[in-house]
Amino acid sequence: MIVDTLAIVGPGLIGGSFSLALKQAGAVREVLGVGRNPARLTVARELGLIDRAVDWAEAGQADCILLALPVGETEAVLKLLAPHLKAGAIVTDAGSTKANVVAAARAALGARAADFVPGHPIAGSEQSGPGAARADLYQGKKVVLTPQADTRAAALATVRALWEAAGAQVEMLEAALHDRVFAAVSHLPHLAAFALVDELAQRADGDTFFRFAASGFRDFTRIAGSSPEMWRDIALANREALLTELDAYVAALQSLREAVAGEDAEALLTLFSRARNAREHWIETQD
Ligand SMILES: NC(=O)c1ccc[n+]([C@@H]2O[C@H](COP(=O)([O-])OP(=O)(O)OC[C@H]3O[C@@H](n4cnc5c(N)ncnc54)[C@H](O)[C@@H]3O)[C@@H](O)[C@H]2O)c1
Ligand SMILES: O=C(O)C(=O)C[C@]1(C(=O)O)C=C[C@@H](O)C=C1
Repeated sequence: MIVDTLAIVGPGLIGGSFSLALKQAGAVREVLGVGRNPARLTVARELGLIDRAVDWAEAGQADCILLALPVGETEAVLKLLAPHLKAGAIVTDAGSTKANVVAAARAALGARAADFVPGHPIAGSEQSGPGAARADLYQGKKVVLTPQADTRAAALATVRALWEAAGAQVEMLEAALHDRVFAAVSHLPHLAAFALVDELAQRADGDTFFRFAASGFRDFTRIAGSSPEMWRDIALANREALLTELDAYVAALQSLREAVAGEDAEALLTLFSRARNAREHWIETQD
């Protein structure tokens, strides 16, 4: 047993999967759930993601509290929790952006921010809600923690142990670097997929195009099935890094456009070959 009681704020895909994995590993005795949607909390209890739905006061008495809700909600939720936090309680999160979450923890928790361990599991899917939770979601996947200079060592060690019990490999990154990296490899691809699907859907004759779209379109746009609320918050929270990546991608598309317009077969072949090699290398080096 790593912690006796764990409270999950927002037991959906990410929080629910954390709970299932820890229960399966025998790492936690009781899981409490807090949320804004009572019907979803009932589903979370029926699916065994949480043992009981509780209020903020009771959640604050848990040994560890995981925030697993859209990143834009972090500060407001921590402010609701702060007056109830018992001595020694550890707070952590699973948000896809880290600098804004660190700032929110400082603003809402004051000195207790030392008990906050910022985290991000690099695992998920386009599905959301309690019904999408799976005990094996984190098996063999990375989790990035972005501890601050004043993060309590014991809190960091406990959160690391919990993720490892859930099957994940823990890595540390500085929060700003985390946000730059994920702007490029996660946030930009989601925006590109949302943009492509929406652009086609807005056409008067869009149905004709969707009717013939096949596996290439399906693979490229799977992530456009993701939670709009979650991605609105990520785009706003990681605005600066995302703007840099959008500019780089637009420039890359622009040079591809020029190669197509100028019938520059050599440039197209060079770029496609380079990209294919890079992707093959990435796939081979995936652990
Ligand atoms: N989906 C992914 O692939 C993925 C991967 C890694 C990290 N994340 C991050 O994990 C977090 C949760 O994502 P998810 O996919 O589990 O979403 P989800 O929609 O499955 O679950 C989020 C839950 O939070 C609840 N919620 C929303 N606002 C709330 C509030 N103010 N108070 C209490 N509960 C509230 C919702 O009712 C919902 O049940 C997000 O920050 C997301 O960026 C997601
Ligand atoms: O597989 C997916 O559907 C995901 O979107 C997972 C994904 C990703 O971009 O890889 C999405 C957001 C997260 O913060 C972490 C993982």
